[in-house]
Amino acid sequence: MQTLPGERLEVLLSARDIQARVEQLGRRITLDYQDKSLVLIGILKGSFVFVADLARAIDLPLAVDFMAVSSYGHATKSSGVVRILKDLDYSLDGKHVIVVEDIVDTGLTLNYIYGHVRSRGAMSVKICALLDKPARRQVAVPVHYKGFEIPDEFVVGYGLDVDERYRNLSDVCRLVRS
Ligand SMILES: O=P(O)(O)OC[C@H]1O[C@H](OP(=O)(O)OP(=O)(O)O)[C@H](O)[C@@H]1O
Ligand code: HPA
Ligand SMILES: [Mg+2]
Repeated sequence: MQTLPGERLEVLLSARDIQARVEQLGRRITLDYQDKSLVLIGILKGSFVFVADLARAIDLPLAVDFMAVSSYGHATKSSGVVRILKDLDYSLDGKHVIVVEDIVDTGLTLNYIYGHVRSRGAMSVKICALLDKPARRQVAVPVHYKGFEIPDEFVVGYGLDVDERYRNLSDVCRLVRS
């Protein structure tokens, strides 16, 4: 993909590896949520690609909802302040919820969302994250379904952005700045 001057992309996880892992996660979740009323809650914007693929890898009559939050804004560092830009559309009473994230980095975003969703009356709340960057964790959050652990590098693609760019890459790439 074309980049801005001074930016380079190096593939960290190929589209093929990602698809294979998403299929595995989908099969696991299908087995774990038999006979349960499942709602996937995608955290916008970064999770939009992952939710689309994961939802289709789960063979259950699930519902999908979204929350929009932002903590990174234009930066490559979390501001530490999580703002809700869009809340849930539906009640979670009697539902089993999986919060779907593209990445857990400091953990600040998911820590906030996990508390928020758990206060909304769901029967259970689990977390599914495609990427986990444990080296940068500031608060502990449980990741019940995990795609890949990645090193401490800023990544883009498969929904992840820098300053809104590169979400449409099929691979997950390191962003290298010169
Ligand atoms: O673990 P953390 O350090 O909190 O980082 C993870 C969060 O940061 C990114 O969101 P961002 O704020 O960039 O919003 P976006 O999804 O709209 O890009 C990402 O999508 C996660 O939601
Ligand atoms: O590595 C990252 N890339 C894009 N967005 C992010 N938000 C937290 N970590 C990252
Ligand atoms: Mg972002």
